[in-house]
Amino acid sequence: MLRWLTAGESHGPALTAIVEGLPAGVRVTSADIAEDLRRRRLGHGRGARMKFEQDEVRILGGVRHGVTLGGPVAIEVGNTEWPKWETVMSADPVDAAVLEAQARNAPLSQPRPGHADLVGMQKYGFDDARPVLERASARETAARVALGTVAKAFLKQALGADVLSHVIALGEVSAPDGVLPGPGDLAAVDESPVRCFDAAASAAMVAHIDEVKKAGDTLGGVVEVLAYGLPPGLGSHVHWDRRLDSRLAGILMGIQAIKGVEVGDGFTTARRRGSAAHDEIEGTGAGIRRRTNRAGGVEGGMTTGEPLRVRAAMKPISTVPRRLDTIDVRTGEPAKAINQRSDVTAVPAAGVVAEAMVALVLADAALEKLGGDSAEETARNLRGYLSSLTIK
Ligand SMILES: Cc1cc2nc3c(=O)[nH]c(=O)nc-3n(C[C@H](O)[C@H](O)[C@H](O)COP(=O)(O)O)c2cc1C
Ligand SMILES: C=C(O[C@@H]1CC(C(=O)O)=C[C@@H](OP(=O)(O)O)[C@H]1O)C(=O)O
Repeated sequence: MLRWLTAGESHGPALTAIVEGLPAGVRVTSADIAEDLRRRRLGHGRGARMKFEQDEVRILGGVRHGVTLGGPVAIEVGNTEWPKWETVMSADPVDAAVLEAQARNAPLSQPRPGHADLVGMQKYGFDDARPVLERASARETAARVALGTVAKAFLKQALGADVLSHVIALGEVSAPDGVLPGPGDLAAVDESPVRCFDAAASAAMVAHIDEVKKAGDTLGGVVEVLAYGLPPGLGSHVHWDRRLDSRLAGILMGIQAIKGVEVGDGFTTARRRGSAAHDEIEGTGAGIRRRTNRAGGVEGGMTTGEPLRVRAAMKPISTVPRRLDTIDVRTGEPAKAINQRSDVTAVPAAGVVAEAMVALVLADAALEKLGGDSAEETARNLRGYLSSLTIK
């Protein structure tokens, strides 16, 4: 079983991530992690912070000379902005007068609509949103992407599987359906300023972001994660919490601002007739195959061996520059939500995060099916499983 955790606040000294349960022998370096973190920072429409905040990666355990040891892998992602936040975010007590002066300058008693602020203050008993927003912030996704790099390395090495993502809708602009990037197209996707594989849609998305930014507004969109090279039979039909689709939906909904998940054609399938909704099976010289992949590579909660295809819908960024109405919880008076700096959209980044989350679920499901204390043992077990399949 794979377990993973993250810790750390948006403006704290660092984020920490741990994954436990990965086999030994997975080749991964801090440069690999830094590259995925770089991909997560990019995207037209990202705000000021992404221009100056650097992600300082340090592997703190579980890897030696670029190879996992089989123990927990611990990764630190340092916030380079920390010196500016040392007082506000100090773990140890600081002078109350200093804090009061800071609170007068930047009151956070006005919860921002669309954020965790208001309900977090109610639930945890704060009259200030700082203790809530620091952990609710999607800065935390940097830690998850770092873990995803390790999971992707394992999937590639042990299964020969590739996980990638692309943006299929940004606000009102959608990419044409059905043109999917393949395993070799990730660099081409990353070259688009919005991580959209279709050049015309990419250009239209950039223009849309610029126009909405001028109007003081924000955008959401839809990302799709694809996984190629998975064997049939990851996940299981036997119990709801072992179904791969259930696990994928849960992990994707766990990303900040994700409000919907589709597996395969998802909501479109619901509007089709059965005769046009399923994937008919045929025998070919090369073995059994499905004529279509409307199911997105999952049937009965298990991978079918077809490419996996899952989508996640992200709501528009909550901090809207044309400030939304709120109240000041200390006075009860109406107020306008603060907007110091923010992303106009972070859909391209959310794709990189979704890719990491899917990779962790797939690595977990692969280890459940195949086991292995080393990546080589997992690969060997996969070869044994595939060669023993009587229905091929
Ligand atoms: C990669 C990424 C970057 C984000 N950047 C911002 C941002 O700059 N400003 C903002 O208001 N929300 C941002 N968000 C979204 C908020 O974190 C999110 O709306 C908030 O947590 C509330 O959403 P929830 O109700 O789904 O938790 C971002 C989300 C992601 C995934
Ligand atoms: C720092 C990151 O994203 C942040 C996520 C975020 C939010 O409210 O979720 C708000 C912004 O931070 P700040 O409030 O400090 O300007 C984003 O920059 C990151 O993705 O690394």
